[in-house]
Amino acid sequence: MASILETFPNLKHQEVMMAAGIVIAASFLLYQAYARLFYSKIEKDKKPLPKANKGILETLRMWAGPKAPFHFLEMAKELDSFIYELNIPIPGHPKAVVVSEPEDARDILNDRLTDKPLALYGKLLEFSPTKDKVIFGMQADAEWHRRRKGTAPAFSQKHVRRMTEVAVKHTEKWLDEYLSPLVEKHQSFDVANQMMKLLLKAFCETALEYDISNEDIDTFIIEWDLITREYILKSTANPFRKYFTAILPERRRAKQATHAVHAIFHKVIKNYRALESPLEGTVIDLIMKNPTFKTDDELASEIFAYIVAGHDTTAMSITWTLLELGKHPEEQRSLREAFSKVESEEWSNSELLKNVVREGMRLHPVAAITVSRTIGRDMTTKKGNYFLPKGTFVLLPFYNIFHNDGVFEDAETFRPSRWENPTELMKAAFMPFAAGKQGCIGRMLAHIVLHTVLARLIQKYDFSVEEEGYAEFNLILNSVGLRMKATRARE
Ligand code: HEM
Repeated sequence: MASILETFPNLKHQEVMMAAGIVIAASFLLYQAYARLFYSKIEKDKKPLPKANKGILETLRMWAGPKAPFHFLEMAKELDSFIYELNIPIPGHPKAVVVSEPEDARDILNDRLTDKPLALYGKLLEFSPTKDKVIFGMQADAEWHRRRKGTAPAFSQKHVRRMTEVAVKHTEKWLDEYLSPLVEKHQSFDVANQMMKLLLKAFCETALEYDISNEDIDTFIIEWDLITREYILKSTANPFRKYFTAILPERRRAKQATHAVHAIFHKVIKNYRALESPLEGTVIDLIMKNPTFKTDDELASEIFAYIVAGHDTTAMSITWTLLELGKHPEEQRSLREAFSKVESEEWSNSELLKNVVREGMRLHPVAAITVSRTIGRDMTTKKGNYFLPKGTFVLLPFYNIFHNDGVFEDAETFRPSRWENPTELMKAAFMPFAAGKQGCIGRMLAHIVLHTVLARLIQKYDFSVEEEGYAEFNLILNSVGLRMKATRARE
């Protein structure tokens, strides 16, 4: 941008912006016209996909908005089909289709030729230290494999047990030092914020052998929010923003935010190097010893992936489940009764607790519309018999899949008992950690931490909702403004 303005000093910023916009938009439209013509021949005899009735701009605005998961669900209900085509051109893909029928979504994720569409995941790379590769923004090539295989041993049973013990230690500390005084003063607390802090502290200690300061925790939470707002929400609505960082103050501020969080990742690296005898096989140990990473920025990018994927997903899942428990005191009582019959080590194995967590994650899946794929071969969906040509961009919105009344009776109701006898379709549908080769590497850890932390909170305290707040989608489904009060549970 700066160099264009230097070469043509008479041009104004807005003129350059407009010209660039026109060139890029024209290329999109040309590609789209070509793809439509090409595929219309192949699809002549196939059953047409239901089409969303929103225009390109309206679709973009909806997708980039904080309420996107709800809109995708509304669309499915309006069309009376959980598979439908979106009216939006995605570079490199003949069409964009929402697939939220459980079996088809699972088939797509499990297909070995399926991969991640960089048109969407590439956004995650933009704010990473290297700006090119981060495990969760990569396609499944040889390098991704080396990264994935390199870190996988950190999630073995032995390490997950160790990490869980630290999460329990921090939870007990939080209950004694933070919650207990609030209970005495009858004060409420911001649940999401507290859970993020708790999980970030525990994750840094166990996975990264790093004692993160409270100041860095606050910086991370504030700056990370700014980053996702600019790079995910706003840049989805307007993909041209990245070309105009110099003249967009919010974009410049978000760029500063990336520097602030990158500085934390570099502290993690420095800290590891200063350790006399680092623990073997932790996430940081395996990343630091992996020869795939050549520079500190590459190391920092991978650390970034694990910090981001590892703490707010788990923290938010706990937050959403606590909200439901706050609204259903009878479920809290049943859990406490179940815990009273077994030793504390057994609490997290309680079937009742597992069903509560499943139901919390079903109603409020954090990866609500996060997962998308490019299909690697022509396929026909089981439900509806729709043809999807190779290369189709598919959005797999878990929010739709988990809120499908055809799969989950009375889907909007929090009812943990539905998991006592789940149907095969319910089991196929429930995949909050995704599935297939690029599914969540940390799912075992997340699963155990979720259960152990929640068990400790509920065993000691009764939680009630003071302010419910609202849901906001921004990379993950966030609970914003939820305030709860706790009272000591009767023994
Ligand atoms: C409740 C907690 C969690 C949920 C719901 C969750 C969900 C997911 C989902 C849906 C994906 C697939 C994303 C996609 O394909 O677009 C994913 C990937 C990933 N998750 Fe998790 N996750 C959780 C916790 C964790 C934890 C604790 C860690 C690590 C410490 C972690 C690390 C990762 C990584 C590195 C990937 C990318 C894997 C790859 O591309 O090979 N996640 N997660």
